[in-house]
Amino acid sequence: PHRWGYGADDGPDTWHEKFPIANGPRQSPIDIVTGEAQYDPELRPLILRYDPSVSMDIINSGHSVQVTFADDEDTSTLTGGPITGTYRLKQFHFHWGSSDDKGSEHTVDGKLYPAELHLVHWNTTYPNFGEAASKSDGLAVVGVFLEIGDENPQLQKVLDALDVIKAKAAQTSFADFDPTMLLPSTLDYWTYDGSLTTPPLLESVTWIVCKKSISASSAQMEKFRGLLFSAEGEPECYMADNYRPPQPLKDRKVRTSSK
Ligand SMILES: C[C@H](CNC(=O)c1ccc(S(N)(=O)=O)cc1)Cn1ccc2ccccc21
Ligand SMILES: [Zn+2]
Repeated sequence: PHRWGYGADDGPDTWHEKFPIANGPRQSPIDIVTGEAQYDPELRPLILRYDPSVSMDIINSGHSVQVTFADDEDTSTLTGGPITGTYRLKQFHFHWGSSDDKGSEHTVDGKLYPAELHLVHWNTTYPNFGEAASKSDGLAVVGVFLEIGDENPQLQKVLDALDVIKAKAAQTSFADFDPTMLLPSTLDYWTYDGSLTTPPLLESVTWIVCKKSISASSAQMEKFRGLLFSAEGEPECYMADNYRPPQPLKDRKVRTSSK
């Protein structure tokens, strides 16, 4: 299994050694240059229908904190937006910084946000996530920026679970969580063809980045930083700066759902 991370000797600048697609034509994240995003009247509103009953557990993956969903039926789905067909929610997770001035993967006109939420969906024309993950239209990830502001009570439910999953591979049940509560009030978005932002960096993601952000207090951001990259019994390494920097846009256009 490929060991990768965000440190000096296993971080984003080294990933191309084991994952040459790191220098591919549709890598993510990117810097979104708002003045160059093209309004596309054919883009439809995002339809996110999430059912809290299928949230399962919360895991310290060693790279992020992830909430997983049962995805054997169309209970939590993404439709509309730039995609055709139905995509099923599999998990959501976050990327954040060691301080509030960085942490997001996508940037907007060069601005970094303190964190970014990713809601990961797979195209149900394929039998499962693993199959979809290798297809050019297999995945759709909705990205939501976190900005420092009022305490976010919905986010707090996720943060309250972190104490028991401090180390890598720790997990605990996390039922009845409705990710709708983590979405911004309006779902205007930018969209472009990209990739997973972590190895294996598969170029199978339709990215849908929300223009509006959600809030988190500085104290809440600090809670993310109490997690560990390291497993039980290993030297403690705090989880922060788990973000890949923006990649070359190459021959791609960013479209926007609103003028
Ligand atoms: C690719 C998969 C591991 N990676 C991801 O699932 C993933 C998802 C989203 C992002 S991001 N940051 O771009 O939103 C990055 C990585 C491994 N894997 C391969 C087959 C497979 C089957 C079931 C579960 C996991 C499986
Ligand atoms: Zn992510």
